[in-house]
Amino acid sequence: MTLMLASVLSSAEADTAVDCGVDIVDCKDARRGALGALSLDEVAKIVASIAKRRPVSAVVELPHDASQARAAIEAAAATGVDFVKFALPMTPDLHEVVDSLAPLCPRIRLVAVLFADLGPDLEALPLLARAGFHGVMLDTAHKGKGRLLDHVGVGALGDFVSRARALGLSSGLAGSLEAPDVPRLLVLAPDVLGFRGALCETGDRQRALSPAGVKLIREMIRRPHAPAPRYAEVDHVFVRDLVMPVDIGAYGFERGHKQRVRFSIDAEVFRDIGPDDMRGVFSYDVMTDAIRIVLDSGHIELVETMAERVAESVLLHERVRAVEVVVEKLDVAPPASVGVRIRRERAHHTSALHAKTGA
Ligand SMILES: O=C[C@H](O)COP(=O)(O)O
Repeated sequence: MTLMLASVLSSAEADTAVDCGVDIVDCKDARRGALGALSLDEVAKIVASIAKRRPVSAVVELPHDASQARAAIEAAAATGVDFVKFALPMTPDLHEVVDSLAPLCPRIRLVAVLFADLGPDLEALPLLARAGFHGVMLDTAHKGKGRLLDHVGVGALGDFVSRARALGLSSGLAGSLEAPDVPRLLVLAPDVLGFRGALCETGDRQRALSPAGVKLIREMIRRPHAPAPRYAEVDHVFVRDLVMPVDIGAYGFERGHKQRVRFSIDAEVFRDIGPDDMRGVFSYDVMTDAIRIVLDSGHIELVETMAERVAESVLLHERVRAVEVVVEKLDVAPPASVGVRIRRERAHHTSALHAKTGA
């Protein structure tokens, strides 16, 4: 299950976040950049006002000196927060920095933040795991210069999440995320999705938290106890004629180079008739992501395998009741295209999902 983290800068905002159902309250001064720390007094006030209703994290601006860094983390933890987050300095002495923080790990849950727009080095993950860190989060340093997905492709984000999971680290994704990013990232099953800008008035992370913005994102990351949505209409959402260079083929001559493959996907999806926003629809980005994720997984021999994997990935979304996938090779028998068309349906689609059927 993916949890929703909201960055707040006061106890009033923290209360709004909790009232709107946020899972983790993150104390951060968004006016001071990507990872600006609030004063310890302010953090303590937030901890008191949340009063254990939700886990709370606090950002620390890590001094480079090892003993000062440990002292800053200890001071933040003493406010009563559940997690302490800080940017991991990607300096040549990264090993030493991580090792010097290891003694804190049995007592304090540390979360290291890597910046997607500053060339994050995923080789840091095993170091963090070995030192006993609780988690690792990928965020962006330069707000206003692109969303997380502008800097790292969906396949690489999936790799980040799986590597963290394999190492026993909790994984988080953030970075000017907007509502349409949510279904695309939920497929990757990170432990946490973090937000500030999307929750604020006019999408400006320096302005006040907007309850409507928080609720929109909250409803897109549904909680397990949230009532099942009652879908009202079936639409076709499609991607047509997307041509990509692909590492595919069963013959020897098809290995070691890419050939052009054309993809078309048509998904039958349930749509809510309700608010005119991303809550009620299925995004075509999810389908182009499904193709990219499959392509990133390496050489595939058969168009059938490729089509199956794309269909499986699209059907992960509960709004999709059936999907047709066409995969055509363009270079093996020109001018003809050759390939496969498959249609797959959701195995168990409960009738509770169909408002129209009255079930
Ligand atoms: O930890 C999460 C961040 O505060 C995300 O902020 P942002 O959505 O404005 O990039």
